[in-house]
Amino acid sequence: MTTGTSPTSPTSPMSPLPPASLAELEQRAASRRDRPAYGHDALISCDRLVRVFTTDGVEVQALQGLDLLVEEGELMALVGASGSGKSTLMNILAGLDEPTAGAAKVAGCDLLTMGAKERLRYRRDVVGFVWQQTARNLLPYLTAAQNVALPMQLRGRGRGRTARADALLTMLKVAHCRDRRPHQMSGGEQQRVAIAVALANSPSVLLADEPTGELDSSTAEQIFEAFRTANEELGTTIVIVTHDQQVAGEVRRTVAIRDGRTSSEVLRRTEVDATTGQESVVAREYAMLDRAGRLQLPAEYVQALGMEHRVVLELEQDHIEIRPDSAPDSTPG
Ligand SMILES: Nc1ncnc2c1ncn2[C@@H]1O[C@H](COP(=O)(O)OP(=O)(O)OP(=O)(O)O)[C@@H](O)[C@H]1O
Repeated sequence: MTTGTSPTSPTSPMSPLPPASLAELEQRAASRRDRPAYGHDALISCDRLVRVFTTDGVEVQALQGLDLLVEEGELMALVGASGSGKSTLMNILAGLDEPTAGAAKVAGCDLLTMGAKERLRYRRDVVGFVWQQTARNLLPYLTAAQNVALPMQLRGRGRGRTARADALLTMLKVAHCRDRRPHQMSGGEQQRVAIAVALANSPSVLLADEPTGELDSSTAEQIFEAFRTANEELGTTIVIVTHDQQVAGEVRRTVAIRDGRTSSEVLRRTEVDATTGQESVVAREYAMLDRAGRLQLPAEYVQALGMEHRVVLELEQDHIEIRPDSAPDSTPG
């Protein structure tokens, strides 16, 4: 990258800094030490997460230094093109896969250093999971109530299992399916029962990978409603991977993943018109600036201006300008 301002300009990011005194350096180091760690107050924190798969000697970098923070109590969506790394991230957060490098913590559990025993406890108590394939979420020979009671049984919970299973099925509006086996329920009912199963042991986080992928849009709406109920009534933090624009449009925060990194984020806020008092939801898209200062420009912006290889950056009073490099020798090599 080049900067458009002169190297000696005081506003240039490339300008040489005056040498710091030893006292200044010590002070800077001390203030860095005292600063809270990245994501210290987040429930989920992924810090420069890397996952490399090697198949037949060929390396695929599914996650390439992904940063993500999710606060306790959030209901958020993850979107991205096929192959962008969403499922890889979800599998790591679910404790089913291990990252190659970086750091990932969920509810205080370090996903890189967990031993086999801790991992088992993590999967049973800390996270709940809902898969896309309705058949993968439930045991076919158990009724809905038995499916929901099973995780509690495996955890050793004695009394109160049936009452909790009934309460969850009622909350998610599938109490009528209590004594039915999965093949006696619709796809939407199966997914709502699957959410009850995932919530059985009161997990801190509920992860769902394309939970509405096999359903029509009105059924998908009911499933989303069930997630919202779980989030509002139980306070469970929920992360949903989805292709469904309808689902993505209903959460406060949608994070997009591109090429194994978080690239942009849409935040929706309710705003009240000062004159009419009318409420409306305003959505705004932000690009993500990672901890190393890297920014992914939207592909359509880059293509529209024919940007390639390098761009000109200029630091202005309150913004940074990015322009195509128009110098004649701009193409390397
Ligand atoms: N077990 C694996 N072995 C080798 N490569 C893998 C493996 N799992 C994922 N990948 C590769 O990692 C990249 C990210 O895959 P991932 O499944 O995470 O993407 P995704 O965003 O979930 O895609 P989709 O929406 O199609 O499910 C892809 O290039 C994929 O081929």
